[in-house]
Amino acid sequence: MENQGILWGIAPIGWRNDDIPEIGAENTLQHLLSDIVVAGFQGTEVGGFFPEPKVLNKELNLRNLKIAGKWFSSFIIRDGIEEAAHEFHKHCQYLQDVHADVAVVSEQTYSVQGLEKNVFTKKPFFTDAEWEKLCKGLNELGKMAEQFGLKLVYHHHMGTGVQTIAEIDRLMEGTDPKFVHLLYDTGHIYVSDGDYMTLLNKHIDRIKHVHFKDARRKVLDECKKEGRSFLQSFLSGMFTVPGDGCIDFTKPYKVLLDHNYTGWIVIEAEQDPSVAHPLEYALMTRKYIDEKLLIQS
Ligand SMILES: O=C1C[C@@H](O)[C@H](O)[C@@H](O)C1=O
Ligand SMILES: [Co+2]
Repeated sequence: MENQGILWGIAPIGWRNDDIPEIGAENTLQHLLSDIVVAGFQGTEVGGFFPEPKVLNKELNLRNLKIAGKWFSSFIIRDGIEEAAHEFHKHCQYLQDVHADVAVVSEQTYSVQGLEKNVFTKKPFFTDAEWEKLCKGLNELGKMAEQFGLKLVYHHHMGTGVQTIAEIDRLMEGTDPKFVHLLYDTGHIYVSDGDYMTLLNKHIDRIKHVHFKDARRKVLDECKKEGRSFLQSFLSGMFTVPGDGCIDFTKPYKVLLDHNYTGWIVIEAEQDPSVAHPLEYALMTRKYIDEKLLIQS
């Protein structure tokens, strides 16, 4: 039985990927949205190739789909708070126009996410002064998001300065809980720290958005051994949809239910769409959700 407070979405990243725009370029917006309906999800996040709000809203309304949010790469440390706020204002306006709930923010200063560098050993680390600037800036952006009726949810991410549990702890301690919330991404924390429950249990009260991403242990070990970049790693199949990898989603889902989590759980699994058929994987994970998770609700 579906839990009424939880909305289930699936991200466009299985069809097209903003980090490598060439892959899946044949998948149009209409194709993606119709696949999402076929697979039984209620919405999605905005991909880089999505059109202006008026065009997008029409396609969404035709299919009774909603937008959860959209990724924002912040450069608070590199460019300063004022410049970041200027960019974020435009982002919030777009999100308000498409009736979204959250603004997904990830600080990309010094990030190796899109570079050809070993993502397992070459992540950046911020200095004390940089942490201070980042936290102050996020509080400002979070206040702005509130004014647009949105929640700023911070996305911890492989290859960035906010990747490990210790770094997420520091970010949570340094920011105002009224304005800065947390996005819990199972795949990123598992690949980073080898564990996905500690983060959830520790910061459940700050978590306002969830990405359910699975990982293939064997491929992950191989990527680490080979020293692959983030992009090479996901192209080799490090990530997959829930039900197909090594994460047991019944555990985080139970914690979310026990804490009366309300909001989105977005399935998100970047893979090469020419290898992993996006609709096939969306249907596979839908079956897993129905048979292993919703049974708990
Ligand atoms: O939420 C996400 C958005 C993507 O752009 C990112 O690279 C991916 O790994 C992710 O988790
Ligand atoms: Co994510």
